[in-house]
Amino acid sequence: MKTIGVVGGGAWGTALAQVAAEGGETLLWARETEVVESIRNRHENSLFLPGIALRPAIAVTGDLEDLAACDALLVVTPAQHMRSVLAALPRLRIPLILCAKGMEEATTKLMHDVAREEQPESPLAVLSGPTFAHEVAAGLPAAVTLAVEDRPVGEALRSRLALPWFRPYLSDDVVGAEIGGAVKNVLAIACGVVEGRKLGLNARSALISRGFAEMTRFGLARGARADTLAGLSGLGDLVLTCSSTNSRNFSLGKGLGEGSSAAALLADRRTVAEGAFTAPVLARAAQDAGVDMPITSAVCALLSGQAAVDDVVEYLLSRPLKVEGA
Ligand SMILES: NC(=O)C1=CN([C@@H]2O[C@H](COP(=O)(O)OP(=O)(O)OC[C@H]3O[C@@H](n4cnc5c(N)ncnc54)[C@H](O)[C@@H]3O)[C@@H](O)[C@H]2O)C=CC1
Ligand SMILES: O=C(CO)COP(=O)(O)O
Repeated sequence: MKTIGVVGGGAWGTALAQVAAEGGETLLWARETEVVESIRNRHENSLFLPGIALRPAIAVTGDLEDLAACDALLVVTPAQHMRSVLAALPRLRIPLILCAKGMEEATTKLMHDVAREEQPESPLAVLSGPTFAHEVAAGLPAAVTLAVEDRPVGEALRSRLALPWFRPYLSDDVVGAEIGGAVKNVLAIACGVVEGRKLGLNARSALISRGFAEMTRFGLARGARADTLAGLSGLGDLVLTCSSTNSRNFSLGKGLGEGSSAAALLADRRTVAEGAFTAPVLARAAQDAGVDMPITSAVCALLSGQAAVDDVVEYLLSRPLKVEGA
């Protein structure tokens, strides 16, 4: 597997291009002309990942057709744009490694279901885990879940992408890897609210645990495995994203907790806070699956402006007392 293509020149696509470029040829497609020019001329993505010197080996293009010559593609476009970008690519037969964390608004589908519809002849993989883009781009150690149904394809992808400081762990649970990444973004918004409203570290920890229970209930109902949900792409990423304002989702929640409206916080932003899109989709999917997800419902109420922070906190704290694990 010689050349890796990267679809999407946001922060995470650029960081993954850094990883791929250490092991061989890498071609990054960016949608914005200013990103293409910035990487081509200054080896920096000054729009989405400023201040990181990119490897000169990263070639950049603004033309999706150029990716057809690659041996595998990392697809790193935001979840709501995944379908249109995959549809705009030529028909492919190379592995597609899906890296977005979310569910499609119109259909409640996960990314591999979307990809299977748009590129039916390509083997699919999911790469997900606790990875802030700026840390990976700077070469700091990280580990991810690489979920692939076809083991030989998974092994080939792992050996092309693995580095001493970037460790992919193979799995065959594509659904579990995706659900962890999608759900943790919604829970990170809730943890940000706890921070913004100054409810304390005990409350945050309780929310992470009860949020994980919610993720597990939903995941199991959708066919995920419990060990995947407890792994890097589930609990691992939940803990990271719920602990730092480096997370866009946590920061969005913090703003809500401090009293700003979702509309004001989301207006004009160029970077993506996937949880804001996933929350209502997840709530619908949970209802369809008959799964109780009170934290997700609370985040939806806050994002839509239907409830104030104090009402949502009151709602969560006044729920009937339960048996843990039931
Ligand atoms: N930034 C991070 O640390 C990580 C991000 N991810 C995931 O990677 C995915 C991409 O996120 P980032 O690279 O952080 O994005 P970003 O927030 O840095 O950049 C926004 C991206 O959205 C793209 N975009 C905007 N409008 C578009 C359209 N109409 N069609 C296609 N693309 C459009 C832009 O070209 C750009 O690539 C998300 O699902 C995110 O959850 C996963 C792991 C880490
Ligand atoms: O997915 C991430 C870390 O694993 C990035 O989180 P945010 O999208 O909340 O910034």
